[in-house]
Amino acid sequence: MKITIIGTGYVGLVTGACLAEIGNDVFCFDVDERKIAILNDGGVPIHEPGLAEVIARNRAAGRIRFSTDVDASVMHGDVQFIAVGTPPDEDGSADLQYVLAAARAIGARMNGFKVIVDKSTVPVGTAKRVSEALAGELARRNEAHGFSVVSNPEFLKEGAAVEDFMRPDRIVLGCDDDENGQRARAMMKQLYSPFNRNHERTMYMDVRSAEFTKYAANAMLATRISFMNELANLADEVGADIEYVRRGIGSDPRIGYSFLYAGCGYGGSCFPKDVQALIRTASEHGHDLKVLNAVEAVNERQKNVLVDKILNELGSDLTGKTFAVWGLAFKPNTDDMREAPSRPLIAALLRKGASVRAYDPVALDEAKRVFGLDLSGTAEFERLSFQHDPYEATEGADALLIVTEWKEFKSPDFGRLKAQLSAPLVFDGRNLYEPSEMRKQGIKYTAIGRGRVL
Ligand SMILES: NC(=O)c1ccc[n+]([C@@H]2O[C@H](COP(=O)([O-])OP(=O)(O)OC[C@H]3O[C@@H](n4cnc5c(N)ncnc54)[C@H](O)[C@@H]3O)[C@@H](O)[C@H]2O)c1
Ligand SMILES: O=c1ccn([C@@H]2O[C@H](COP(=O)(O)OP(=O)(O)O[C@H]3O[C@H](CO)[C@@H](O)[C@H](O)[C@H]3O)[C@@H](O)[C@H]2O)c(=O)[nH]1
Repeated sequence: MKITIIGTGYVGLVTGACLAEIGNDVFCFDVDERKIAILNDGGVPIHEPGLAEVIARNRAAGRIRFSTDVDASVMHGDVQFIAVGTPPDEDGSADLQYVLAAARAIGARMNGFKVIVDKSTVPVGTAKRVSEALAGELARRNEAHGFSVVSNPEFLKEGAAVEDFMRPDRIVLGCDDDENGQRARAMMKQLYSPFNRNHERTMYMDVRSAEFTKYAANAMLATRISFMNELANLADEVGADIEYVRRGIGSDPRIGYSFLYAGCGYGGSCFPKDVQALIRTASEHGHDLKVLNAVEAVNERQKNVLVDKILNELGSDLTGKTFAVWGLAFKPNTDDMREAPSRPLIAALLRKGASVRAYDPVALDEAKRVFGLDLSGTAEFERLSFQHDPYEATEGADALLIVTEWKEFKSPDFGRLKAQLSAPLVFDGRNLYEPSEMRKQGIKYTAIGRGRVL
């Protein structure tokens, strides 16, 4: 099938590459010339395991191309995926300007029946607005072409995006039930049929329910995390270990083990913005989502928990102290720094007078860029440095902080760490180590919900 992808970011690029992988003819369009230039030079602008290989294979087979040419983009695809960003607006609602611009770009050029697929995460009612934008452009041109807007929210996780896309838990398709909607549904069914060979994964529903399902999923996952973080903080007070508690409750199949890890807060481009957007949608309808307001408040507080623990241990003035930070990306296996808990944490340490030596296996370039945007020109920025080796960061530091659970941090050389740190102090925001093992190593270990400083 001929597919156009509008927006070649984390979702668009993975969607395009994976749809090419199963044999489709894919045209990826983006307004960002830098991104398209990198792709056309054979590179990949983001770090996502396995993605470079899929793109290279399909480029060589002539099944995927990248362009900033909007005319060619709209002409190409019978199915047009909109996968542009929907960042939070000032009031927390989803900013739909990029989605609607993409819709207008399609409407201004379409020359026959098109299926327009909302892949971006968008509030309930957006498909209707996309339809209106398309119809408005057609009317302006005095042209009449059939189209239907389908909601097909994406559930991939960064760091596992290719795997998630190729083996989805479910494919949600919200279609209208008029004639064009049924035609669109049949085309989408055909497009996704290779993913359903083992068992049927597609769930058909109305458009508004599909739009809502995406927010409900992220809100539920964020709720589990904030719930565990709140209990972890209590576990610290009462002297229980949240890791035992996690296993104890996760073994109940009604609860399950996933997304119960306490830590220094959830980040990323999705949970924070989608929780906010759902709260905002509710308030527009006169509803106060009490649970989700608490989920957000707990997460905001959780991003300060490591700093509080450090101040508790070392006193409120950190002038002259140096901290090694392992992990900058919002989660492992990505270079994405959007809403990464490392950002407020490092900013707070710098504000308290400390110096920070930061290390991440893949996010260093992106970290330099975002910390530059956040802090450049300030005295604090002078006290932040980036290291290319984790142990270079710890040499002579007053403590080590773990912020992202990269695999390479799971079994460090504790002897070397202890010898290098000026005091054997580890603050772990991701609960990577066993407190008893750390005690044996002679390292003072503070984690999240594992009891007070040991
Ligand atoms: N990142 C994820 O893990 C993930 C997962 C599921 C859903 N989503 C949702 O998917 C959407 C995209 O997220 P992302 O992380 O891929 O964003 P992103 O910022 O990585 O990519 C968006 C891309 O759209 C491009 N763009 C903006 N306006 C455009 C236009 N008018 N025409 C063409 N291109 C345009 C930008 O240049 C950018 O490259 C969001 O709604 C997000 O909530 C993201
Ligand atoms: O038990 C857990 C699991 C995750 N996290 C944190 O939660 C954040 C988000 O992690 P994750 O969900 O793995 O990454 P995302 O790539 O943001 O994926 C989420 O957001 C995407 C965009 O909407 C959805 O498509 C995915 O299904 C959804 O998992 C990260 O900061 C994690 O450190 C925890 O603190 N504890």
